[in-house]
Amino acid sequence: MKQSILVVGCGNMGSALTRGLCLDKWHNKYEFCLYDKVLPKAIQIANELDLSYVADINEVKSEPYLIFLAVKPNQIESACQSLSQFRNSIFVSLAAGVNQEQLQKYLGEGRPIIRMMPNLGVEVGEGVVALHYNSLVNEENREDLLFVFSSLGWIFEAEEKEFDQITALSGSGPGLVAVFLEAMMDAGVNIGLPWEKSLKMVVQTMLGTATWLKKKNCHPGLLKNMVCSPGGTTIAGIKRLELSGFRGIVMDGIETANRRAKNNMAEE
Ligand SMILES: NC(=O)C1=CN([C@@H]2O[C@H](COP(=O)(O)OP(=O)(O)OC[C@H]3O[C@@H](n4cnc5c(N)ncnc54)[C@H](O)[C@@H]3O)[C@@H](O)[C@H]2O)C=CC1
Ligand SMILES: O=C(O)[C@@H]1CCC=N1
Repeated sequence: MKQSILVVGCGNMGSALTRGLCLDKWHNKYEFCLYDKVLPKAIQIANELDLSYVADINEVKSEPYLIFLAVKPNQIESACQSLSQFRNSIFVSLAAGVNQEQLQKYLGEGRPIIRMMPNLGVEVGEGVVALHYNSLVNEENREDLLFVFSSLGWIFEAEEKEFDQITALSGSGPGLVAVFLEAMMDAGVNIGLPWEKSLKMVVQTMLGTATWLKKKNCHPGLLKNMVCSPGGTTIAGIKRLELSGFRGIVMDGIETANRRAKNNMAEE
């Protein structure tokens, strides 16, 4: 019989993660089972990917190999309580700002727990995924899971104390980048381009820039210098951004997200 993977919470991240894993056909090796307390959400993803779902957690008969906890931080305690019957599963929590100690308290002693901080890129195999294992996840399982998780994008182990920073920079990152892209698209419309064409140009520009930087593995300042002709259009545009404090605003945005990650449970 196939081992199973239970996904608890089929919202934005639970569904992105499931789609990302299925893109690499992990549903051929593992039996996926989806659960959301709002049943239509589980049904929708299950139908889309041809997976199973349960309407009630008690319908899960055999102990899952892996349980993803993809619920909001303020929902995680009650979600954990509803899973107390699974004593041998490996739990993977995606919740921002919820640490290993809290997870152990909610799940009970003796559970192998992985804290994961993914981002939306996992849906297309281009995510950033930080992992922290507690001591009960054994070496064999770690090796197996690295193989599975690597389908999601760039995966790396991180210390727990880094998680709030990772949450702010790469976890929230796609949201901030999307705002920048939308502003670029609006800028195109403002100078006379139709939004569809503007958006296509902007997305491809972002993709090309990110791919260039990744491939060359160099500092973005070097790319910027290559695009800026002396006295040309690019440096004129950059000067205007700098006069408005563009870098400071971006840095402030990430710092604020970092602060929020530290108090995520308290303020929800
Ligand atoms: N959205 C994102 O880009 C990222 C989210 N995360 C983390 O992932 C987690 C989920 O976030 P989202 O998917 O954005 O939230 P969401 O609100 O879209 O999804 C949460 C889902 O969990 C369900 N749910 C709540 N309590 C439940 C329970 N006890 N049993 C079963 N289902 C339950 C809700 O009905 C909802 O569908 C959060 O903890 C968040 O911090 C981490 C990185 C990025
Ligand atoms: O906004 C949030 O709280 C979650 C965590 C990182 C991205 N989304």
